[in-house]
Amino acid sequence: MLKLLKRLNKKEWLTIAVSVLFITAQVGFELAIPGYMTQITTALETKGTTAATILRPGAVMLLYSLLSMASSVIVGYLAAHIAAGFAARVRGQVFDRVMAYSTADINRFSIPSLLTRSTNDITQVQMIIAMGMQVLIKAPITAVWAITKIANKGWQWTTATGAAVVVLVLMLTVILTLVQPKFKRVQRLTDRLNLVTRENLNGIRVVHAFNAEDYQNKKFDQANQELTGTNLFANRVLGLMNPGMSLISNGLTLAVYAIGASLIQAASGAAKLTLFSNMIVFSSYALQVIMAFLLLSIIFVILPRVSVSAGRINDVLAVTPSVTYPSKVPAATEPAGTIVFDHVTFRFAGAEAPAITDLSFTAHPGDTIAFIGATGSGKSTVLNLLARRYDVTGGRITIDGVDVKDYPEEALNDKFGYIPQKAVLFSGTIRSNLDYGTGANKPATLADTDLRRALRVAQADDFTSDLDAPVAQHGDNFSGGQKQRLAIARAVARRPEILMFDDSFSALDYATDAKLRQALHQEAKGTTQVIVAQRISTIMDATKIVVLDEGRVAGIGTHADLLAHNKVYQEIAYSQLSKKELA
Ligand SMILES: Nc1ncnc2c1ncn2[C@@H]1O[C@H](COP(=O)(O)OP(=O)(O)OP(=O)(O)O)[C@@H](O)[C@H]1O
Repeated sequence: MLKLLKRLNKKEWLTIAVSVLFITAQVGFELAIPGYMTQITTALETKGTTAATILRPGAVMLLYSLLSMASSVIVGYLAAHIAAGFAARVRGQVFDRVMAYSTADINRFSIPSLLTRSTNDITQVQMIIAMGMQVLIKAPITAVWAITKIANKGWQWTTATGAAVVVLVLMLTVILTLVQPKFKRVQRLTDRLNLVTRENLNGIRVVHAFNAEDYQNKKFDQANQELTGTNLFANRVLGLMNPGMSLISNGLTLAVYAIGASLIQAASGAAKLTLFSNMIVFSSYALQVIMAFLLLSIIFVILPRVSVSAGRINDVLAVTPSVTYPSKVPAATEPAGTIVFDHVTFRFAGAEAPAITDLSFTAHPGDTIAFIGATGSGKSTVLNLLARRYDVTGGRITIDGVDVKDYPEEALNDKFGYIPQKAVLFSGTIRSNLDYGTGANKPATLADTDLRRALRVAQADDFTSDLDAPVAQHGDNFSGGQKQRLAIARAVARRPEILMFDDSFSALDYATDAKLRQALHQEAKGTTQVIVAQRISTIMDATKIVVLDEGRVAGIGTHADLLAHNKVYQEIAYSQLSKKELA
């Protein structure tokens, strides 16, 4: 928690200092009130007292109450201001840091956990700052101040108050010991509930199609029940706190009056009156002490939970992205669009075997280099390595003669037009989806003619007559093939050096697939194309085909070479097309 609070800026520390002044004033006003109560009680017991005598201390009491209330309102306002501002800033920092994460860093936390951390966890911290400022500072000031006020009013009463505090501390210790470990679990279970809910909503169509509602409900129920059970336990135990506190404070009041009664009985004359007013004052201050401990205890109940949250936020902020980028744009030493994989090996963190082993190939500008192989053979991984979503564990990848590790992030991404396996569209319009982001060869705003050209190449012009037609979230108002063609158009519109197709043609019918490749061949002549595909027909015309088998190269060559000499390629080819079609 303290580590996170180091992120408070100077202005916020200054505001906290001002709040401490107001809190001290508030406590001072509150603690001055019982003194005037003594004056009133003494006056009431004194013969000849008029209403005017009582009115003055009464008016001061009222004024102090109002001043105390005003201080409290000001502190509340300042606390809310700091808490909300700080939370917004930390949320921004978490967002920025996560944006800088590599894919491997994101996998370390999981997306649902990152979501909980940047929402729920930050809200917890915000709450404790808002409350803590009012309580954590106020309670010790009140307790110490009130104790000094009652210290010399009678040892019997002081002993009773001390005993009440001991009982209170014991009660709080037991409660906190029981509750603390549960709070850690609550955060983990909230992550889990998030994960199950997200998975369920993302796959809702499959859930319905397979009549799997009961199965999903059970999964959700289990996560929900676990969270509810843990929360219930913690809150039931916490529920003991209020009655416990009432018992202690009422018991103390009773003890103060009982002790007072016996002392007054034993005293004589004017001493009776002094004892009586001391008793009234003492019971007010003693209650203030108990209340201060109560307020502190509330913070101590919340603190463990919030420190878990603060730890989780710190974990996100502490990660140095595993892929870091230099800031200087290097000079190319080869023509734009040249790709070299030089004995590249890559192993996922924690994986037993490498996903890619000793892969070497060269692609020249305008080449089409294709990857084919069984599922899981490492085709998508090659694209991820090229785009530096992961760093190679052996060998080197260069683009235009420069190691991918030597490019600044934007400069590297500007080289690519990437079409993922599953098309990703954003809510907006066709135009906003095509004219997306920046690119080395992309103007800030694409003209309609550029957009139309990209749509024509991507064979998407038949369903996009209106460039400002809406696109729903995830592009859900388009078919799978239409979405894929829009994603291709978006990449083409950037006029990149390198186009990367990650199995992007599989959602298209054979005829559209062929027309699209033909259009690409004509319109993107100088562009290097890297294609991952399942269908032989998609890659037959490639300059070079790399056949992958469990991450290793099983063959490299043209379609004709591989068909003549490569067993793995032959197997794939003959399983898809006839000898006549393949010729
Ligand atoms: N994030 C990851 N963590 C660990 N292993 C992974 C991860 N992603 C992929 N792998 C493993 O790496 C290997 C290669 O995966 P990759 O996605 O590159 O295969 P692919 O050839 O593109 O498969 P497909 O044709 O099914 O898309 C697989 O064995 C897969 O299990």
